Amino acid sequence: MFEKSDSSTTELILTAQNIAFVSRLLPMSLMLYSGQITHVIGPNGSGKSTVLSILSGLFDYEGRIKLLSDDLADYDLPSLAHVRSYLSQQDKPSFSIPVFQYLSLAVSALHDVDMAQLQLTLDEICQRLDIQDKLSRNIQQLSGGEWQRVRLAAACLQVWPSINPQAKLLLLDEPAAALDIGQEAAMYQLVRSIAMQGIAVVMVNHDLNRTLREADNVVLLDHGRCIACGGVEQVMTVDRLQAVFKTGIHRIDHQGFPCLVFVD
Ligand SMILES: Nc1ncnc2c1ncn2[C@@H]1O[C@H](COP(=O)(O)OP(=O)(O)OP(=O)(O)O)[C@@H](O)[C@H]1O
Repeated sequence: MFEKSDSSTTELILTAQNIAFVSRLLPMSLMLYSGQITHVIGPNGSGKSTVLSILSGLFDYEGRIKLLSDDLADYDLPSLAHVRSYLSQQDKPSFSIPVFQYLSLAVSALHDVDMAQLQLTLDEICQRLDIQDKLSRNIQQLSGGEWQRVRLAAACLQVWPSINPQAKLLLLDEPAAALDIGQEAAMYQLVRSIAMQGIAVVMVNHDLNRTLREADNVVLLDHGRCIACGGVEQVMTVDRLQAVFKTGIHRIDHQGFPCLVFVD
């Protein structure tokens, strides 16, 4: 379980108790608070995407999840779309539409959207992710990294508080996949910015150095089992990471920041 932060405005968003999925995830529990960024880390096949898909409310699971004051299983799809957005790991869809139309789908379930505010938010997100010049391009004509940024823009738009005041939770499965290092940095800044507006963020991540720097809380999985969860320093000890990832790791300080060096 995670510790609540000191902020008096921190709100409990989600409580998961003994969530599990047959042969993929053993029972584990976690709590998510507004404004906090939780990274889910672990080797390939350890259950990271399974956790995110369970939290999305789109898949069956064992255990109990309370989202705000209601059971996650009691939400219908339109209500879920107001409260959380979910960037899954996926390839391009088979349909063919321009980027601006794809982005408009992200807010299609929202009611009474202020169009002027929507335009401002769209401009800001597109500028941050450098996709302003892609809006009229067909989604089938984007590179892998461009498509990932468009999908990320859609996920953030759906839960951007100024256009969706009910938004609480952003779930991102490997948002850095296919991004170059500059775009990756922009993605982390965007994620921090949305968290600072009160959204609880959960993201699957493979870059342990980014997790060390960017996460407030960490869930470490191995073979479907939650090995540890809590604050970054508490979870990401060198001994534990070496045992789970089965590779040599040194921790050094670089200009005052901790840094993991992989030595095998
Ligand atoms: N659709 C599926 N049907 C059956 N087993 C699955 C399915 N999807 C994943 N699994 C299995 O469930 C386990 C957890 O998979 P999951 O995708 O959650 O892992 P992950 O940690 O996200 O992996 P990666 O880092 O490779 O993306 C793995 O053993 C995987 O083989």
